[in-house]
Amino acid sequence: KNFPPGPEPLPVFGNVLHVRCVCLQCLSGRYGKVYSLFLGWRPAVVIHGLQAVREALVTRAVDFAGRPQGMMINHVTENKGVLHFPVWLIMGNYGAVWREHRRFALATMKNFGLGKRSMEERILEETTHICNCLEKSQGRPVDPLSLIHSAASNIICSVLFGQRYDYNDDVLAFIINSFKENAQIANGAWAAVSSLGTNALSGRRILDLKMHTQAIVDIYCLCPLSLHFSPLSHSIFFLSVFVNRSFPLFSCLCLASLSLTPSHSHPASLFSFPPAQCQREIDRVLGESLSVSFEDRHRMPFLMATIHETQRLANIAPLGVFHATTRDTKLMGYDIPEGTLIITNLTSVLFESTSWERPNDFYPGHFLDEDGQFVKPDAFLAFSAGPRVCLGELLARMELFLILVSLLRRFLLVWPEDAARPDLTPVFGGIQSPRPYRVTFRLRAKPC
Ligand code: HEM
Repeated sequence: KNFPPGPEPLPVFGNVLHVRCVCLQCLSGRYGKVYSLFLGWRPAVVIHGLQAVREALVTRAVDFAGRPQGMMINHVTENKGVLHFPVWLIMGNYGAVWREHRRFALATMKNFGLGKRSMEERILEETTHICNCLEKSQGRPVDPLSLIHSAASNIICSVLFGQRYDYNDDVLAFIINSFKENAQIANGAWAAVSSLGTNALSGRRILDLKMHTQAIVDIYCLCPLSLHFSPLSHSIFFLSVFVNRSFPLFSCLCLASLSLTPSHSHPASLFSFPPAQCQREIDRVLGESLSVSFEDRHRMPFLMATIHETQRLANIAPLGVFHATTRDTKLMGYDIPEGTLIITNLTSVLFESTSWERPNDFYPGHFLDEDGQFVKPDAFLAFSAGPRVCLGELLARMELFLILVSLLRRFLLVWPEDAARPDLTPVFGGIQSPRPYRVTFRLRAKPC
């Protein structure tokens, strides 16, 4: 009674074919800002636009802070085993156990140096390796995706194990490939169908997933450095969560380098933004100083605006992570029972025409006030909001800033003449990433 309206579901599959941003957008046009879908047998409510999403995540925060149970991830881990801790953190239902895990995770991240100079130093050290590697490319076009992915994973390895790996090292390649495969499984058809509750389909891939994770943990149990961390579960947690979560981060960095590469074949919206403006700001603020610090962001409003605009357009977590209601509640006048699966359509907020002057353009001005100072509009929900807001936000923001400043300070990014026109259509998935591309990193005339 008084449940949000929605399209007619198909038998067994429900409305699962509608779960694509474009379809969700159309359905919102027909049914409004809050409507219902059936994912198989499971009723779900989709929330569109800033007003409705904020009412759910911020005003009625606790009511909407649950996670749906019985999804693929619960099946993979059977709520035990090595993934128990990270799974509890991300997929655990709202309550005392989740709160305890989240507190522990935040405290551990602090102990590992997050928010302190030591974390900055690790990020900057890795950035030196990225720059050296790009210098060796000597102006030949390179695929930045794998490089950035290795670097983001390496930062976590250096936190966990006190050592980084060469970009050609088999261990690093193994970690990255395993998590890439895991992400593919999690984003793939099996996960969608499994989430419907029809767990009968191939258990084989899931077994692979478990074995991969176990193998990674085994490798690190053998690594004497990992013994420095007690209990070992800290390392396992951070390996599983951080490396997995570096996917969105690396997607964003790749898209940033793509957006910052001028080319005569770029679409007009990108071309209208001069990347040289970022470089002028960086040069002015840093001058002759040897390195950059996260504090410098306060003096680089244009670069900060550029990073945020990249994140907005990159829209790497288009539907966030699914939530669930923790008790019977209301939203925009509708009644929503306890345990209902909630899909927060973050795309609809990041591209809403009432919140953004030029929603479909790359326009850093969205994050600048009349005096050119950096401002963050309420509609910037790339990390979501409320009690389940992204736990890695600070780390992600530090990495984005420090790596981008270091790259732009040293290199001009040039779109290869023989390359096709940039394709900004993302590869759709739970986490969206840019299509593979190549860029030439040319040393600037006067590198600092
Ligand atoms: C640009 C990079 C990133 C973006 C855009 C991003 C975005 C998000 C989003 C949208 C959510 C869902 C929040 C919700 O349920 O409402 C989330 C959750 C989460 N993120 Fe991130 N994330 C990023 C990087 C990271 C990194 C580097 C970490 C590593 C620590 C991380 C750890 C987590 C965790 C643990 C959660 C679950 C929090 C909970 O359920 O309590 N994220 N993230």
